[in-house]
Amino acid sequence: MALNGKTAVVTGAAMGIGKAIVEILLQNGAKVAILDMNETIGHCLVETLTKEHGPDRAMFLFCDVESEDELKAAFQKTIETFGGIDILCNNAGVFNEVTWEKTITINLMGTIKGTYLALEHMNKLTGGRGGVIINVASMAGIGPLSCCPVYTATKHGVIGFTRSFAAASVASGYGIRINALCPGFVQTDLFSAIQSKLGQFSAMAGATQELIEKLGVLTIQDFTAGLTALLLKVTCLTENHL
Ligand SMILES: NC(=O)c1ccc[n+]([C@@H]2O[C@H](COP(=O)([O-])OP(=O)(O)OC[C@H]3O[C@@H](n4cnc5c(N)ncnc54)[C@H](O)[C@@H]3O)[C@@H](O)[C@H]2O)c1
Ligand SMILES: CCCCC[C@H](O)/C=C/C=C\C=C\C=C\[C@@H](O)[C@@H](O)CCCC(=O)O
Repeated sequence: MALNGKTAVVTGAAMGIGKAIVEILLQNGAKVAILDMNETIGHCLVETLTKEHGPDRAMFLFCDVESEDELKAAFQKTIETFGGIDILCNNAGVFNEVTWEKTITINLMGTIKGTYLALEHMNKLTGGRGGVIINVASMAGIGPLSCCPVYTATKHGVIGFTRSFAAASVASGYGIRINALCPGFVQTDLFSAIQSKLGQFSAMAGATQELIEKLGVLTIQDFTAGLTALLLKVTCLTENHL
């Protein structure tokens, strides 16, 4: 299979979009480290995935992406267990305009911390073997959402950071390919909870609902089906692409 022999790390992977990405990676032969703060769901997911894909394919590691120490420990454990890291997916994210500072430290700073740790491990200029990084942004990183200025800012930031890092990687020869994924609305726990997370922008709920009705909401199954081909295209690049 296309990802045989590859090791991936996915943050925020116990449920939702991150879990969908894990399933695609496993189905295509990769070994996956599932990083999340939800231990109960995370360990239950690994039990399910192990029954489906066999032993030593999926591992849960507790990790809060706000913590550089926890990210470092999770990366190290992954390398010790699976022998290296070829793919990193910075997926962990929250939607909350009330606790907006955490939205920044998780969505944007967590993505930056993960990317910089991956650079340490993957960089061909410092003995690494290259790799692929996928940063989960959003359509809200392309155009503004009136109900969530800070969430919008974090996703615009993820895209800008990803594009700048990609340019640096090509110019420097890191051997790391990096892309931003920009989904529309997907039926997940994050999406289901937005009405209570708008804070001072709750007056924008109506405009948001109109947008949701205009764009539609993907089921996680449809999202997974649509993502599979794209994820394989991005992660299965031959050496001369990196
Ligand atoms: N659902 C959507 O409509 C949608 C659309 C575009 C982009 N996104 C983005 O996709 C990503 C995943 O969102 P989702 O909809 O699957 O959300 P979700 O809430 O269903 O899942 C998010 C996962 O991340 C974990 N998480 C949260 N904070 C964390 C932290 N500090 N450290 C580690 N793990 C943490 C949660 O425990 C959970 O398992 C987010 O970055 C989100 O912004 C979501
Ligand atoms: C309400 C947000 C919860 C889910 C966030 C997640 O990231 C999904 C985002 C999906 C779509 C975003 C679309 C953004 C569109 C903008 O370009 C702009 O056209 C919207 C203008 C209307 C408005 O209400 O601001």
